[in-house]
Amino acid sequence: MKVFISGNIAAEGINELKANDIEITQWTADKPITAKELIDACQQHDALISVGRNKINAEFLQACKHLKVIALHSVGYDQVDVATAKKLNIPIGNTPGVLSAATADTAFLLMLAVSRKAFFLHKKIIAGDWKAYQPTVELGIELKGKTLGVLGLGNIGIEMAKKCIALYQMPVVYHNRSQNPEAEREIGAKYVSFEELLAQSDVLTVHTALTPETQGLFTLDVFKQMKSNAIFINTARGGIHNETDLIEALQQKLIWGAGLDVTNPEPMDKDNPLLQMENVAVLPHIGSATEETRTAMAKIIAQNILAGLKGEPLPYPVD
Ligand SMILES: NC(=O)c1ccc[n+]([C@@H]2O[C@H](COP(=O)([O-])OP(=O)(O)OC[C@H]3O[C@@H](n4cnc5c(N)ncnc54)[C@H](O)[C@@H]3O)[C@@H](O)[C@H]2O)c1
Ligand SMILES: O=C(O)[C@H](O)CO
Repeated sequence: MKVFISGNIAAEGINELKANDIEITQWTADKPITAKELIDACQQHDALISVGRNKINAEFLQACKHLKVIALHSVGYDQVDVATAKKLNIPIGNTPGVLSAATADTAFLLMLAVSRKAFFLHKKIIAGDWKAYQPTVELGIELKGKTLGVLGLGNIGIEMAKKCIALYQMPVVYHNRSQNPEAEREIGAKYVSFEELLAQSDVLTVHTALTPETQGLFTLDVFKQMKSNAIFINTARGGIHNETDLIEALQQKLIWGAGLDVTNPEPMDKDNPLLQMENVAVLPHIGSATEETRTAMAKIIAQNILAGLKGEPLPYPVD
């Protein structure tokens, strides 16, 4: 059996596949594979490990309907036409759970960095602009006791809420497609409407999937409904906020600051005004990028591939 990997994954996953006599071909160029190159490669293979934002759309799936399994190197699957994959009986696997703690750490890091203007002040030091100590400048805001609003209280949202409760005793409100009574019991989160989430959150952290309902959800009109001291955090997908509107909301001081691990497009242009703003922190989509998490993801991917190649149900299927 032959597996194509459209990037690189942790050695533990590759070793597991090799130990099962799987032949592996990897995309090693330092530019992303094109749609045509991906189809050409997959036509020579039995399975795909999709690294990054390969579009697993109807065109790709029709051209590669012989694939026995596609294993995503992500929990998010907004890049996949799941309905067509189902119709063509191509199982899709993802990596839920194992990346929740690392991604929530990234959301927490961004929240703290924004609240103390850390990235902006770091840049000032590098630029030789460290001014003498002054008690009234470069002031941040404190998080203790502030209200955390979670949009999408799933695996990562719950991890983020737990950290904020443990460190800052933050009361948690959340909005979801449906209520999560178990999480409500576990962390004492209160379910509110989307409008209430906007009105009550001092920190609003986004952890939903990118779907037609969440695409472009955060517009200027939505930012206007948030508190003027609010921090907006997005580690989910850049497509969930409208970047032009976010810039305007920050310029007009409709909200206090923003922390982004995801942007639209990615990579973000180096001249993006967000990168010059003092209450903004941007990271290059490193949510799950720790040694431990990437190893765990690679192991799950190997399990999904091995099951799919045997025609067995995937242990971690996208449903
Ligand atoms: N920055 C990164 O590197 C990184 C890493 C992992 C995941 N992510 C993103 O985070 C997302 C969440 O991951 P997860 O593991 O917590 O997923 P999850 O499925 O456990 O949680 C998602 C939650 O969002 C809710 N939801 C879905 N649509 C909604 C809507 N329209 N309105 C309100 N709530 C809605 C779901 O009910 C669920 O509770 C992923 O889909 C992915 O896009 C990013
Ligand atoms: O969804 C995920 O797991 C991350 O965003 C990596 O793509």
